[in-house]
Amino acid sequence: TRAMASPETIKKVKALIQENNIFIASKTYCPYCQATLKTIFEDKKVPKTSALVLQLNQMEDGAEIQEALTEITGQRTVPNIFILGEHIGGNSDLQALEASGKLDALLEKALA
Ligand SMILES: N[C@@H](CCC(=O)N[C@@H](CS)C(=O)NCC(=O)O)C(=O)O
Repeated sequence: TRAMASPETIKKVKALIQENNIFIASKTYCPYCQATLKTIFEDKKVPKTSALVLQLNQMEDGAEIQEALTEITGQRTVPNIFILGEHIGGNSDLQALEASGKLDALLEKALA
């Protein structure tokens, strides 16, 4: 069973989302995460320094951060993506944004 995230962790995660125009919670072995990171950093050429990527499976408090993200967004899976503090969703949501032609403008705004 998963423990609830502590109020401190929820506060910390919300701050990270607000402080980073692009925030991605990821796991190194997750193919959907790899697709998202390829889109953002290779296809869209977002500078690595312009985004915060948390590899939850390599962090001591990764499971608790994932639980906090679930409580904040209702989404349990990774990648869990935010742009300009707005919850985008997972990789399929990111790719849908790209397919609809709306991702470029959003990223431009996030990098401005
Ligand atoms: N439709 C989702 C699929 C994401 C997904 O299934 N991620 C898996 C890892 S590859 C996951 O988060 N599983 C639960 C977990 O790792 O806790 C997306 O496009 O992002």
